[in-house]
Amino acid sequence: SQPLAPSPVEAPLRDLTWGQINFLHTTDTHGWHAGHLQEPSYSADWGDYMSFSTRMREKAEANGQDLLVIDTGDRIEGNGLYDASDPKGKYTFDIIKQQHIDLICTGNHELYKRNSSENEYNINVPNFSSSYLASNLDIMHPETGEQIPLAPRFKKFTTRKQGIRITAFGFIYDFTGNENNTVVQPVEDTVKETWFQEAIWDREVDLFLVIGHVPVRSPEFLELYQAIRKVQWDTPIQFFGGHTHIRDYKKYDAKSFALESGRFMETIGFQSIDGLSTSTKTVQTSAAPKFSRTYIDNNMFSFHRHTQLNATTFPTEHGQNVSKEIRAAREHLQLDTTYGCAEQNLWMFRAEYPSNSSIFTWLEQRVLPDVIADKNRMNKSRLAMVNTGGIRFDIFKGPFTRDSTYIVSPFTSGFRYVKDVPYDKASKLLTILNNNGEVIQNMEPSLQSWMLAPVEQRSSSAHVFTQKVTVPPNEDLQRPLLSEHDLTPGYTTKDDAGSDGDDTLHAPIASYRVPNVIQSQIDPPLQSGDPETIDVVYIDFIQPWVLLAFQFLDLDYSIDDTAVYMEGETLTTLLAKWVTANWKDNC
Ligand SMILES: Nc1ccn([C@@H]2O[C@H](COP(=O)(O)O)[C@@H](O)[C@H]2O)c(=O)n1
Repeated sequence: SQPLAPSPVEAPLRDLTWGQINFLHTTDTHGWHAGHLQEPSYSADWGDYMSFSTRMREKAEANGQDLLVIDTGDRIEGNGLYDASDPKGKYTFDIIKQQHIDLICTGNHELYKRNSSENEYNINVPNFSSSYLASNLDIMHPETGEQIPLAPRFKKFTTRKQGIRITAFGFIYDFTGNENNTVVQPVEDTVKETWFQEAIWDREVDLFLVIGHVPVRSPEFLELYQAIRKVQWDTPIQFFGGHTHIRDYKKYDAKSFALESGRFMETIGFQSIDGLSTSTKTVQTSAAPKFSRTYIDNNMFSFHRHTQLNATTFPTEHGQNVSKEIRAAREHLQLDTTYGCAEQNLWMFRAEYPSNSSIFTWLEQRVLPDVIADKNRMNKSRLAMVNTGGIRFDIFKGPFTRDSTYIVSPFTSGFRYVKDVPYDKASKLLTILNNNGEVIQNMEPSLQSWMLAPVEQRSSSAHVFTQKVTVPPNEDLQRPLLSEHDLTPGYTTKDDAGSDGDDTLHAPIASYRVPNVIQSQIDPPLQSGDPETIDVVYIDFIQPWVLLAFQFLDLDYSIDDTAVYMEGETLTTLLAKWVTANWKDNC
């Protein structure tokens, strides 16, 4: 763990169920490879995870079983370790590559920008040359411009210990927000490709593995399940998904399951399968194999317990060296530099919006009114709009560091504006953007307005947010565990296999829905009453939605009517300035 990381709190744990084949799964790590420095439950770093996977493999192999390590993308954007360096990712590629990963694929964040997809092609694909899969993803070759697969489409291999014959694919959901140097082929088209049909018609397969940056309850995974089941009525299929940042497990049928392992290095997904046929042994088709999943909290207490090792016997030299490498990178990037101190926790989902504990209320009422002001438009009223999905994490009471700015707001999006919009129309924009998208998506189906909100509460994963729990937001995450009945707050997952999936028994945490977009109206000092016209200022990610909403209001604005507002500033830079100006004296 990193020197500033809090020690995990002892907690009651559920044991793992091991099988013939076992998997460790990460997804949506978003640069959190140093672990969480303010939350004991998730305080292990990538080096610790390397030791864990090594020890788990040793344990499996000692019993004649196999263990595979999987990562399903979105490794970038969301933490200073990736975002604070110039170029971005200067340190993380080398850190990530030190883990032995058996199967790996791309997420949407690796595709938003040309340079990040080219980094995948030039750095990560060679680093993971025998494990990177890109079943429905092409890239324009950085030098020749030729459209080529980012990595091999699929892979067939036999496991070392059990001799299980596996055919594996690596998908991304039908993402459309990518820069034009990559091409995502919709899954429904990919399943018709000859190479895919030939791969799934192969009878010498004991297990199909579909890894993907794809939610487990998505049309894309359903499509893949149906395509494989159509020709292989009986062969077990295991999916590993991602993207929606939740813990989830879906049962497709008795021989087919899908695991999604959360986000931000909070969760190491564990999956096992027992009772598979192998190259040397055939099992009765009537006997369904046993599938078991556990969501492991990413901390040393869990790691020691599951490996039955201790602080002396657990770490590997390689893992410890990577922890040191992470520490050195954090020091170079000065990620612990404190800009100010928060006097209370500010939550994304754990507090109702609007409320004093909501990070969105804080932004709307405190931050945006202070920071959204272009020197050339100071005397104009403005509506400042930010999508809630652009905010990625809570703020904890205590130091707000350089790292925190990227953790809360990692994106490089700046602000744009349309000037002098009639106020009576501009004041209706927010309702249109927040009305669950009916208006917008009827006008342009690729621009669903829920895309503006955090992925955690997307429709496919909304069941998490219907769990209305009446515990108050926990103000002290680091209190010691007093007894077995005094559980720490954390994940209490319910999925298709029940409510025993989390390795650690936790007290539940409340989750409240948030709007797609928040807004502040900022008037010049001497203005009274509503202005006749107003500048509509918005974070640039939401421009396509704002222009559509204008159309709905019969305002015929196009990109040509928009311009940069506050040249050179992003929400990230503005946040750092606001915290320095307002919270410096709290420390
Ligand atoms: N520049 C950006 C990029 C993304 N977002 C928000 O994040 C969502 C995607 O999140 P995942 O981590 O699950 O891929 C996207 O839909 C936006 O809400 C953003 O605000 N600005």
